[in-house]
Amino acid sequence: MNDKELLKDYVKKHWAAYTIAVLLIIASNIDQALLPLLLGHFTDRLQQGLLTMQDVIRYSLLVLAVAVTYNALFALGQYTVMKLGRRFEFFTRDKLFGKFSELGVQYYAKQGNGKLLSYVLNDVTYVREAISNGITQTTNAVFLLLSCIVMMLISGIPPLLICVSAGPLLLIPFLVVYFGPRIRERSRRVQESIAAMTEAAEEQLNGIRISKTFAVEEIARARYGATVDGITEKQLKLVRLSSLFQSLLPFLGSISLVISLLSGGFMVMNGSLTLGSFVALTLYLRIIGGPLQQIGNVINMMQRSGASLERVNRLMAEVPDVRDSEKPARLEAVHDIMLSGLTFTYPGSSLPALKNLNLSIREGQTLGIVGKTGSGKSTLIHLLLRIYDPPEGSMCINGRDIHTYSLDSLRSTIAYVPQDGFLFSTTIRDNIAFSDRAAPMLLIEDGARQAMIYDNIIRFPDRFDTRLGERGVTLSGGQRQRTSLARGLIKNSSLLILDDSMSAVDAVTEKGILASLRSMRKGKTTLIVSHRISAVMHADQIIVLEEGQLAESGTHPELLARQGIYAAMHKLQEEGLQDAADQ
Ligand SMILES: Nc1ncnc2c1ncn2[C@@H]1O[C@H](COP(=O)(O)OP(=O)(O)OP(=O)(O)O)[C@@H](O)[C@H]1O
Repeated sequence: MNDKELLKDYVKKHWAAYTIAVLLIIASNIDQALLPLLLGHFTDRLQQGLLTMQDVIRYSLLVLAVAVTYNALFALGQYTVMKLGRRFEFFTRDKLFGKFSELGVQYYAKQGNGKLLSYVLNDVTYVREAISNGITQTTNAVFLLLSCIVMMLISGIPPLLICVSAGPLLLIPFLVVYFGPRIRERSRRVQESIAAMTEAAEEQLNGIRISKTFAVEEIARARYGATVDGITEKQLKLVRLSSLFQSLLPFLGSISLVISLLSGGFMVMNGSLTLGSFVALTLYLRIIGGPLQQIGNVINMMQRSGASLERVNRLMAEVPDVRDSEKPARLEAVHDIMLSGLTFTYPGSSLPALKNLNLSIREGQTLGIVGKTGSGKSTLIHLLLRIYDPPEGSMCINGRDIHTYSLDSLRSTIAYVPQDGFLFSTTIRDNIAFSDRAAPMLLIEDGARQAMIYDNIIRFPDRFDTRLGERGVTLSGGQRQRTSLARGLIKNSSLLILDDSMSAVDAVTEKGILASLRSMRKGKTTLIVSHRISAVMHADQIIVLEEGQLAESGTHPELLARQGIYAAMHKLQEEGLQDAADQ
């Protein structure tokens, strides 16, 4: 998508409504420009002593009618444009949110949440303002100016007098060329510092517990304060420049009024201009002051929204790192998984996280994956979910390259329970039924029982309808993990992946969960990543990763007999348990 396409698409789709709105505003401008003409006529007839009482009433009613129609037409035009603007805002935010879900983790790692939020909040608002107020004010300004010039000519004001009076207006384009890019640059800096502040605020709020426990609130406050100071300074710079620019425009209007007074007044005195035409001229020049001011506003607005539109369009044009192939197949169930010479290096990293991994996982098997921290366990899982893309041909599901399946079907078929399963600020029920909001209550309760969180939940006052998060209850680390585990279990998927998902659960509860997993997962494939031998010892096959390589594989007894890394890990953990029991 190239620059400005987002807006172009929208305007193209709603061109009829926009045309009607612009026509309404043009009609209101022509209507408004009739006022000085009427008053000019009135003055001339008054001066000539031709006015009767009835004429005065007729003129008053005419002025009233012009004012009422002007207001009605303008209000209708403005309402239509504003409504379209609000719809644009909704449409764009919706598109942006769609884009956010499409983009990969790599993009988020680079961008930061504050920046992305500022796209949705500030940038979209600036563009909306430009297309709503921009269209109303530009149409208003241009057509009011044109109508006034035409009416001035109709009123019998000599063209030379109009040219002389309107002369100072010719300076406007020069002012715009000078101020425009400068305002745009300063506005960009303000936008960037607002994004930095949002990011800092978000980080401080997310890390508030840590700040408190380390008693470093002052440091946190100072760090946030520094980002706010930056904004004020940059905003003031922007305000100074745009105020100077906006004040110069009406100043030029005033100069043109002075010129018209000098030359027009002289012409009335020597009889070459009627008093009515002179009155009309001064009134027209007063009216013109408004559109001039609007031109200033529109330019400022366009500068601001131009930068915003550029940013939004750039984001919309981002191509996700991981995406579907041309004609992706639907993955219905995972039968077997095959890794052949899988080597993977994270983008920007020099060392591979996985090296020449060969592995076959049969349907119904439980595979335990252990290894020291940083050995590549989570990387392997991320590749299976295509959070990062594995090299072509290195990873097959049901005999087909993983890239041939649609991302949606791959991720919805696999049940994945990460270590830090995020819980949303909604009810426990909605959190568990995350992948299927219509899941029956019995299934949700069953999942909670298997994850051994059921007893905790029913002790909450609203049981499964208890709200979590900011306005609800706070779960302990272990309760959070088990709720997230229940979310994975109710999918009853052909492939369940537990990525260190019981690390915060005590040993007794873990044992219970594993026992229920063994009975409910019969015939289905389960991958258990863990630091604890106790979590994988019953697996059909266990692999040990060491610096991204497959160091050992076998069953628990086989690996113990090998006296290798696994056996050493087992010994260490047994000793740890023994020490804990002795204390
Ligand atoms: N997004 C990333 N970008 C670059 N390198 C990464 C990224 N994620 C992980 N790594 C690196 O890849 C290697 C393997 O990491 P991985 O998270 O797979 O290890 P792990 O075995 O799951 O560790 P842990 O048990 O601590 O979760 C590590 O050296 C890590 O620093």
